[in-house]
Amino acid sequence: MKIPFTKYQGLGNDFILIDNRHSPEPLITAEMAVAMCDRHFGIGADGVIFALPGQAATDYTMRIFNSDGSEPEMCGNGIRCLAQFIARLEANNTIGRTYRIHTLAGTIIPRLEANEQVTVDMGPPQLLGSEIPTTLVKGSEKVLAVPLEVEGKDWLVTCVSMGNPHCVTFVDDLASIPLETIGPKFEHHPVFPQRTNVEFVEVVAPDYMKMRVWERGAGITLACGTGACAVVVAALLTGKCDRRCTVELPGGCLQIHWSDTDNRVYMTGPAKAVFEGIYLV
Ligand SMILES: N[C@@H](CCC[C@H](N)C(=O)O)C(=O)O
Repeated sequence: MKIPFTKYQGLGNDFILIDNRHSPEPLITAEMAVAMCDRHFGIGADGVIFALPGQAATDYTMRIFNSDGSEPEMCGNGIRCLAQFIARLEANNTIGRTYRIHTLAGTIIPRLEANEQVTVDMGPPQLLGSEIPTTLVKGSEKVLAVPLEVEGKDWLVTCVSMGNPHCVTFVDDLASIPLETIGPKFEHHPVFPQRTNVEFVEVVAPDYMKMRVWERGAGITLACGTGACAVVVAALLTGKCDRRCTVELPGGCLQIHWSDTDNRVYMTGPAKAVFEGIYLV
């Protein structure tokens, strides 16, 4: 079996994009996605993304497998890559073009900008315990600076769902966080029944934050778009930042705006094709 693909990256969060427009089912299984994502024995990526036919009055459907084979609801950097991929497949990259994309987190709308930038209407954040989901608080309560014990220490966490779960912790010294060891402890903590993405954040100024991320199903990555959105929501809710904020990740910066007029979060950042190839199964 030969599988044509295009490799994309958004701030170093990298994905294998597959043209799946002919079928509503992904061309490959979760197990094959794990093999393709392997950085030594495969193509190497943080996930595999499929451009499927639209449903429920959308133009396309996005599905994604993390590098461990699990299927998340949404991916912020990935949907910017998908928008560029669709523009390439349709041979139409008109600036200002929007696509309605069906995802497991609802309809998400990316818009092509100049210079390989994409702005995405990421929808409203979800804040209740039952929506994250987490058992840290009652289902009808928000999780704002709630203590969570990990490795013998109480961390004050704020949880936000951008369709997928995020657990955000503000720290004084980002560089000192042992992400590799504590990231998985947060991800698999029993209070998160569907596991969680984990963000550590240092507030530099009300309009500038630095973050590092441990992703559910992928581990340490260079960037996480849904994570950057969740961080701005968490920071605003706890009085730490403005509605418009630059979020600096190891792979570069995202511009995030949580609008007070429509309660939706808007994310702008780059997405770039890197190479094309054929994967041999
Ligand atoms: N890197 C992504 C998020 C991908 C999904 C995540 N690992 C999960 O399981 O929720 C992003 O840019 O948002």
